[in-house]
Amino acid sequence: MSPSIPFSNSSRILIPGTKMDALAQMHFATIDYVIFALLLASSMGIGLYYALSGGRQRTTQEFLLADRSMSCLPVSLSLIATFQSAVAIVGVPAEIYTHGTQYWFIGCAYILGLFIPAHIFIPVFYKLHLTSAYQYLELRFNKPVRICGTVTFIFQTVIYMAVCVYTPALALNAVTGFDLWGAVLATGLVCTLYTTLGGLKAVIWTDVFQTIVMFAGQLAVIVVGVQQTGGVAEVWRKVSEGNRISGIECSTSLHVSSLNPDPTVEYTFWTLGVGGVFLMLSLYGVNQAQVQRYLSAKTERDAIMSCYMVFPSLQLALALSCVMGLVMFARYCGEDHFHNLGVLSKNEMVLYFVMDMLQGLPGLSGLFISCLFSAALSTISSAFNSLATVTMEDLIKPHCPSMTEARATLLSKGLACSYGLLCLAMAYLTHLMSDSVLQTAFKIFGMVGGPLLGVFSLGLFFPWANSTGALVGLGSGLAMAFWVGIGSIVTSTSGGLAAVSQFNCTAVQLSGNITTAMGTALISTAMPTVTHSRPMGLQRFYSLSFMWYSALNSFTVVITGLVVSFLTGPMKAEEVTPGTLYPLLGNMLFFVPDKLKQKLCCVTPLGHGPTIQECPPAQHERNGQAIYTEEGLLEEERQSFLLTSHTPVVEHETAL
Ligand SMILES: O=C(O)CCCC[C@@H]1SC[C@@H]2NC(=O)N[C@@H]21
Ligand code: NA
Repeated sequence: MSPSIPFSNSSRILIPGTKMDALAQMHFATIDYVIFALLLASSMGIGLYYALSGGRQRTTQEFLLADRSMSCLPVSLSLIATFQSAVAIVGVPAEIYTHGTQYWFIGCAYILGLFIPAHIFIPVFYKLHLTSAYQYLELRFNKPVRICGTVTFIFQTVIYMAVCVYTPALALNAVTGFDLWGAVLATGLVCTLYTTLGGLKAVIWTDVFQTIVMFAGQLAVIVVGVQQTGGVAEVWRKVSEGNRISGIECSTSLHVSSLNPDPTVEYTFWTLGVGGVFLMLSLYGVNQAQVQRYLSAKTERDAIMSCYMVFPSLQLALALSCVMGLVMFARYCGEDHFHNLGVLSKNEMVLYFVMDMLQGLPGLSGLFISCLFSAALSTISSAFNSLATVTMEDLIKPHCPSMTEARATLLSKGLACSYGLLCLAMAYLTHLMSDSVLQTAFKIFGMVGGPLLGVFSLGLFFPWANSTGALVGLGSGLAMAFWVGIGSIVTSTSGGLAAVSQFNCTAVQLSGNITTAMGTALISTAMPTVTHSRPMGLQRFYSLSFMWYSALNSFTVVITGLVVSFLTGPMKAEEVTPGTLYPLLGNMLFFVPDKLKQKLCCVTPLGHGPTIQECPPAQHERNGQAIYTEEGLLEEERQSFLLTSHTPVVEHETAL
């Protein structure tokens, strides 16, 4: 079997006269550039529209929270767009191509991954009338916990943003010679502009537009791909023969059974269906970008509905990416279309497939490129806006309470702009990354999003947790995350590029050196099949699937946080700010009579600021108890409660 010729992202090794070489010479038709330019122009147009209409972005309420006036449909599409970036568009089909449809099991995680945010996180955050999710941490614990949460979020988002900017540009450059830094600059500048000009309203409405372009682009590729591969039946025959359809039990040479309980196997029903729930909670439950969208809804009901409406759209997005991977497999296997392609990194394979298929159809290539950049733009714009929000709300406003609204808004715009430029700089660094971008994104979410999920869960579900416990817990969660994350990179046990041979199209173990026309190229070996020599001890810990990082790190925070809280004097229920607890035990023991429940101290006695679920929204009592209206905790009641309970007062952008 003649070995295939690898080419890496930076130095492409093309064999003259081969398919790849021909493709790299292929340029876009004018219509393709026009469609791509239209995408950028319409995004800019939406940004300008919201800069010049409504309140003209003159207050932070409007710039950061869209005046809390959004309805559930745009919020829901914006929620999808925020965490459906080019990483998913490029990474998921490559995943399906090399491993089969295991990854599709992540769809099972969407059920609890959206139900819990809709019934636990949103009601608490919405009633507290927050602007930044990290205000919750100060209300529940203290200012240092809030600052640590904010800084952790900023760190996570800046890195994730860089991956999202670089992915489409890198893939495009590798396959079509499209100018890499031209694409990064175009994306980054357009995005920075419309986010800085139009605020959250512009970000949400461009997300709506870009989500539609995203779905259209993927659908077009699937339709053309199926048609060019000989129809649905033909595609199905090829993918079944190539055993890319992973059922529950099948275990082949290509992949292990989906029910394999081994936590070191990257994708199984357990790592995706269960580990994926924690990943979803860290994104759709406590991530500022999503929480800000819930808070921008005009009523709590709209916020909850928007979360529910994410479910079908997310399943559609997942299905489109997975089907695209299957069509890609059917297109290239058995028909030896793949000869001379060489070993593509996972990040470039999809672009090669799309450009190869669409090259005869001008306009569709432009549509797919627009789909790719829509995915990137909608994620990056959400990141800029949420970074500006938390920096303003958590790091600046508390130190300049007398800042005027105009200055605060101007500063927020300046922050959005500077985060945009920072992200371009960061994008340059990400070209060093070797993993598949999908794995990189999951590792970022697991290593940083997991501990944040842990500290919020510690606050919401455990009344005894105190600030020291929260701080030490967050620190231990991050330490655990970096220990296992760095360990896995150093021992390079988990993940890694899958080498795809061009003959029998099954991902195989390729290793050793080969000599190409330009010297010796080392083929990166490959896919993490079931390792026969099972790693032991620390090696086994480092080879934990990154899909478990969110669960591992959030549990580390909760357990450490509780131990430290009990050691340093647990909080009493009456000391906790009303509205910051979710009576998890109380609601799970719904069948236990109230008297007994209060003895179990799993719900705070009504005498001390009822927790969120016991208090009907319209209750109005002024006997010093917290008072809830439709909007949530009344400002003066909350301030007076905080003052009497010696909890620092949380700045609030406007009195209710
Ligand atoms: O697409 C990205 O930018 C990151 C990879 C996907 C992130 C998670 S996975 C579960 C959920 N489904 C999505 O489409 N995005 C999020
Ligand atoms: Na996106």
